[in-house]
Amino acid sequence: MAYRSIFDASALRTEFENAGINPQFIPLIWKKVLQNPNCKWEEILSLPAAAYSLLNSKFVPLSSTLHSVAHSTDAVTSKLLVKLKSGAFVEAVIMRYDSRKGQYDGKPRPGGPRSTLCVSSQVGCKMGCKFCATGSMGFKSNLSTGEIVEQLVHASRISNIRNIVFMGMGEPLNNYSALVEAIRMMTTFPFQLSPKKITVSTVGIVHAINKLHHDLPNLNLAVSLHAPVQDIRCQIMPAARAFPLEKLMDALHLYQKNSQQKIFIEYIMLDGVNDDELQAQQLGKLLETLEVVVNLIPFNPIGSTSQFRTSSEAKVKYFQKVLREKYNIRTTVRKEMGQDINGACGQLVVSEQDKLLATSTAPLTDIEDLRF
Ligand SMILES: C[S@@+](CC[C@H](N)C(=O)[O-])C[C@H]1O[C@@H](n2cnc3c(N)ncnc32)[C@H](O)[C@@H]1O
Ligand code: SF4
Repeated sequence: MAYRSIFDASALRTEFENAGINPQFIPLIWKKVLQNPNCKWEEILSLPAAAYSLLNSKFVPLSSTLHSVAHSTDAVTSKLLVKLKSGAFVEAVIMRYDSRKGQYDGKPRPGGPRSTLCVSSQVGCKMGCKFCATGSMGFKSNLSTGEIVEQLVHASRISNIRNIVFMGMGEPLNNYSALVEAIRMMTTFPFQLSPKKITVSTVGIVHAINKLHHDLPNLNLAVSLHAPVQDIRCQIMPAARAFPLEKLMDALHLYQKNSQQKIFIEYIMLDGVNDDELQAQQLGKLLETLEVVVNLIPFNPIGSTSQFRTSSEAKVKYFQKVLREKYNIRTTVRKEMGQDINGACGQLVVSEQDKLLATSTAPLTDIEDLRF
């Protein structure tokens, strides 16, 4: 029989209830696994006897393994290659910051620098955005709740994770129930991350945005808008046909009315596609009545054959100036990290070559060597 991850919370809870075991023991088990993912169930003292036989017959501490880790040359970014029990691989990326200095400078700090973990929600993605490496893989499968949470467990052994962004492989709102359950776990014992430190990024799945605030209050919502008008959006993001801009904007207004939270707007700057003054003006008008922070993202190349190039620095600056000065919209320009290990936004794709390189160059033997 297939063993399940201990972090597949609802399966575990149901099994406990069916066996008449008090579910209050569950967080204790998670805590132990977080401390030692290789633990034997018998090492967790004071569980009822029935719990040990249930755990031994149906659950494993972790269903995935940390296959390899690649570090950027500046030690700021690490890319984790995680092998799922199906044999498929996903990637997660750690980005280190130091709150006193902004970006991490690579020097050791007591307690380690605060880190953000970029997690994957699917193997591949069916939305097919033309600028995204994951989109080029097509959809392979959804991650389970346990497989999402386990990325945090693996990363926590390497770094002090304080923030989570769902900006890895996949469209999180296309895997809604696993996403909701995973975030609920991440925000309770033993992880206890603040929901305000968790950001879900979506291409704009309207029906899911409409229920998100109800299911996960206080979360940060980031929307990959990338164009201020429907026809450009459709050209670069096929999903825009199913979720038209007008309906998306209605959903964002409703979300903001209910949540009273600002929304993060992601906008990749693509040379000659969406980066002219006209589009800056259109974007300013579109967002004028929402409270947003716009994040202009330099396009990360996804191979030599890409049809896109990133906008010039001058164009990005001018775009930012229009949004700031004419429309009074807070606008930042993202500093990309981890490009030398293909760990930047939109660059995650697991190829056969990645798997081979990972096995031959960086086998994971001693986790302590990796801790920052
Ligand atoms: C990979 S997606 C995952 C989350 C979700 N599916 C989404 O589209 O928002 C995370 C972010 O990366 C951006 N992205 C994708 N490909 C990119 C690229 N080549 N360069 C820069 N950003 C990219 C996406 O548009 C999105 O804002
Ligand atoms: S940008 Fe997001 S939605 Fe689009 S293909 Fe990539 S992962 Fe999927």
